[in-house]
Amino acid sequence: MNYPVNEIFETIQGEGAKTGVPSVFLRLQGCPVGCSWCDTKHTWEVDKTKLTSIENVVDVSNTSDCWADLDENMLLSRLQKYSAKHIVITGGEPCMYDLRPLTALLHQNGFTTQIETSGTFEIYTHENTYVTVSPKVGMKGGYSVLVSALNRANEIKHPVATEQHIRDLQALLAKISHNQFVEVCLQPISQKKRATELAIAECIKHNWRLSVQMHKYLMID
Ligand SMILES: C[S@@+](CC[C@H](N)C(=O)[O-])C[C@H]1O[C@@H](n2cnc3c(N)ncnc32)[C@H](O)[C@@H]1O
Ligand SMILES: Nc1nc2[nH]cc(C(=O)O)c2c(=O)[nH]1
Ligand code: SF4
Ligand SMILES: [Mg+2]
Repeated sequence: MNYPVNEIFETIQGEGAKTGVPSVFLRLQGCPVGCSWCDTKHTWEVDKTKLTSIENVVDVSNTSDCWADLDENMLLSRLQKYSAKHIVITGGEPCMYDLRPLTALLHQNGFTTQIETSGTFEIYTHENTYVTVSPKVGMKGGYSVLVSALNRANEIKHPVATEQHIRDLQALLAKISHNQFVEVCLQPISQKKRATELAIAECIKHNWRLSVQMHKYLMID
């Protein structure tokens, strides 16, 4: 199966409970959700005139909206060139695509996988994929599959800027109270001071984890 690939680069996972894990990021093109504060707006449109070759999407981390059309075998041979054995599939919204052919091949070849998703599409991935759901309450792109995504989640990484975001998260957690192993993280939106202070206080209050987008503080990809 072919995937529209915006970029592939090796770095350290900067978000969530796996912060610090050496990882290769595979960023897919396309997302209809439209978060106003999204830090990857260049991935939203899959514009057919922006189709490019693999060389232009490998080892880059920039704001280009070009993408290469690559199948799982081409991706595997490319990913095998890196040291990191943890592959983070993000976007854009990776769950617009069926991730089973790709993640199955990666697990067969000794990789671990993680996906970063908004929970607005049904999740099709390998059973051992570590699933990070970052809910987008009130955004276009909807809400309908979010509860099933949250039940599949290994980690819920909730973006926060206001008290309303905390109430939204609590309402979601009440719907999945039987998913008792899920890690809950708060991620301050855009490193804002007030958002960060709120997240610290709420993490302490509820025994949640803080996720500060470490890569932005370190100024790495
Ligand atoms: C760019 S998104 C791509 C994956 C998927 N569309 C999603 O939203 O989970 C990756 C992660 O970055 C988070 N994110 C995006 N922009 C952010 C920002 N300005 N501040 C904090 N987190 C942000 C998202 O909530 C998500 O957890
Ligand atoms: N270092 C690093 N960690 C990340 N964790 C999630 C990211 C993403 O954009 O999905 C990301 C990213 O872009 N860079
Ligand atoms: S769902 Fe993810 S990629 Fe899409 S707009 Fe929101 S943060 Fe950006
Ligand atoms: Mg990012």
